[in-house]
Amino acid sequence: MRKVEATVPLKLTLFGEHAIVYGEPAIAMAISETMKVSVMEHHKTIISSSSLRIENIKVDLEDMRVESDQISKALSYAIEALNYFEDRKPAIINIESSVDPSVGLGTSAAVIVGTVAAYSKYLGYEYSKEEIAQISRNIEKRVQGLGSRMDTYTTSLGGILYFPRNSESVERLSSKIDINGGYIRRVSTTAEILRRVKAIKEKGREFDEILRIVGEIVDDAKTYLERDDMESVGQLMYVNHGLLMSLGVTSPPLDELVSTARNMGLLGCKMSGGGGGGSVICLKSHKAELLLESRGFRLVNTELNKTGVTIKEISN
Ligand SMILES: Nc1ncnc2c1ncn2[C@@H]1O[C@H](COP(=O)(O)OP(=O)(O)O)[C@@H](O)[C@H]1O
Ligand SMILES: C[C@@](O)(CCOP(=O)(O)O)CC(=O)O
Ligand SMILES: [Mg+2]
Repeated sequence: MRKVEATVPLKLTLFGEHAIVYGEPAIAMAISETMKVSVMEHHKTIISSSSLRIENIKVDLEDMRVESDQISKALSYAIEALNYFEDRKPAIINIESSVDPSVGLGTSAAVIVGTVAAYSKYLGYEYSKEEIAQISRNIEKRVQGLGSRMDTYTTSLGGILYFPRNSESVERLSSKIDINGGYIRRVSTTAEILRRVKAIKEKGREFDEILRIVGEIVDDAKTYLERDDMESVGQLMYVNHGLLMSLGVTSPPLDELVSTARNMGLLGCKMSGGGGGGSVICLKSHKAELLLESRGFRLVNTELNKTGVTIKEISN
């Protein structure tokens, strides 16, 4: 019985979320919190997922058939990844995630990257990580209608990555940055938040100026990260969070935590990812860890992952 398993790192957005969608630069980091996608030989195609939550369901008790318009939406990233392949073969696709879906950690990208990586190997292809990143980026953009290459490239390639403005290239950074990070659940998905930002941006030019300033912060942060000047990195994290707040993509619990961190003299904290709740990252310290826990944030393993997606064939 052939089985292929892909392990995909999740990600933190150090700087530039949302701005990158409009051509500005960004910096992201793959972490040791991972998602596993396995593909196993079967006579028909079944997708199973450990951490998805579905509301408003209707169950036909005679044959226990579940009906919910949310199921196809929730599985849309995995389904679109399978549909990329024209020569599909039936299989069980199992998705295991150690974190909740939709919390700013790049689970949408990881589902696609993991499914493309494992299913392509199952079909006999040998894709490079760059090819997996490129295929996955196009799939995520197709599912969401909006979005950048940041999450799919970071979860495919691993490391700390700088995404230059108005470009499709990516540059590896070396830095000793150390992070405490955690998340609280949120109600909106990143796709919904992206649509809201786009609608507001189209109403007035103020947002263009804010996004441009975020781009300048990202470039300054790149210099400070490479110099390991964490005091300056931390200051820019607070400024980036303030600009995200002005875009309306943060939430009161995130803003309260970040402002409390600043008042406590922590070096730096900011929202990470799509926002609306979800993840916050702080430069590592015992106080940062205690503050995140005190506010009910679920801590994640933010140790740097340098390898990106890994694939193994398990034939039993
Ligand atoms: N374990 C999972 N199994 C299947 N799909 C998942 C899983 N985790 C996330 N997803 C998909 O990704 C979507 C969340 O994407 P998004 O809002 O961008 O969150 P994130 O910030 O984690 O990337 C979910 O609504 C679901 O469609
Ligand atoms: C808001 C954005 O910059 C990052 C989204 O991160 P996440 O899906 O919430 O983990 C969108 C994008 O870059 O595609
Ligand atoms: Mg996402």
